[in-house]
Amino acid sequence: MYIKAKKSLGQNFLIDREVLEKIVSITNITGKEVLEIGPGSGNLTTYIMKQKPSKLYVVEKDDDLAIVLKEKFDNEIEIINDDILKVSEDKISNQKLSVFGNLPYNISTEILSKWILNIGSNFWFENLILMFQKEVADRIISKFNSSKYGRLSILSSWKLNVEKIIDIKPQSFSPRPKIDSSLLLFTPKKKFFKLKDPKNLEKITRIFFSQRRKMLKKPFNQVFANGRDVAEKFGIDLNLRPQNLEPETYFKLIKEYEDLRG
Ligand SMILES: C[S@@+](CC[C@H](N)C(=O)[O-])C[C@H]1O[C@@H](n2cnc3c(N)ncnc32)[C@H](O)[C@@H]1O
Repeated sequence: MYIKAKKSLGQNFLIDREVLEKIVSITNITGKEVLEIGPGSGNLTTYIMKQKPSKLYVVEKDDDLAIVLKEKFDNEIEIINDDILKVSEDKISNQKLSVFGNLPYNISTEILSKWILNIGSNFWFENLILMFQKEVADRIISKFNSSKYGRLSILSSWKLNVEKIIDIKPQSFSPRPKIDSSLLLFTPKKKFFKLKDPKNLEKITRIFFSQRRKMLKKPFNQVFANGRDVAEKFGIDLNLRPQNLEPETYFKLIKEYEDLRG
């Protein structure tokens, strides 16, 4: 069946066999429950099935592709024809899932942020293998003191270990996207900083990084009534810039913000 890719849904289908094989060999999924997001016409789905997972759930928003998948895989997989942003990820299964996602670039960071902010102390997944625009992946994995370091790196490193697996060229897809992609592997951290409300992490990092070239003095005074005292307590030089503080320091500052607000 001929499938016309819909630009609005970011449909670039992976056609590179080597890359498809690589993706399913990153973790052992044999006998495990797997979730694939944005399966499209089922290219990666076929490779996942070859590994014999105990169950495969797929979430595909496109009604036409959901029909294609039903014809191709019938009852071998469970098709959830919905928008992943509307699905309660932790209700899909009561087992921990291995997740694969090759989502449109414009929603991949939104979904990652949503998942991290929603995780309580119980992770609903064993690992996430997600594709991003290379430039976004580089921001996620960047370390402090680098120009790419920012909110996404801090948020991801709060609860997850992140590792780049491969960069993928446009010619591995059909139709070809204009940009390079990267595949990242995320695994849950056993220990992470406890915060009262994850929204404060979003709020504080937004304040700091919306003025990333400014010295820390400015955001400190915006966040704290006594910015200078807080900086002194944590031994922070207010002449530094937001990119010079490591994630752990941000978590401590957010906790201080929460404690001061009671
Ligand atoms: C980049 S394509 C990847 C397709 C397939 N995984 C492959 O590699 O050949 C993105 C897929 O995500 C689907 N999609 C787009 N937005 C979605 C959403 N909000 N929820 C679920 N699926 C979505 C698209 O219809 C498309 O099938």
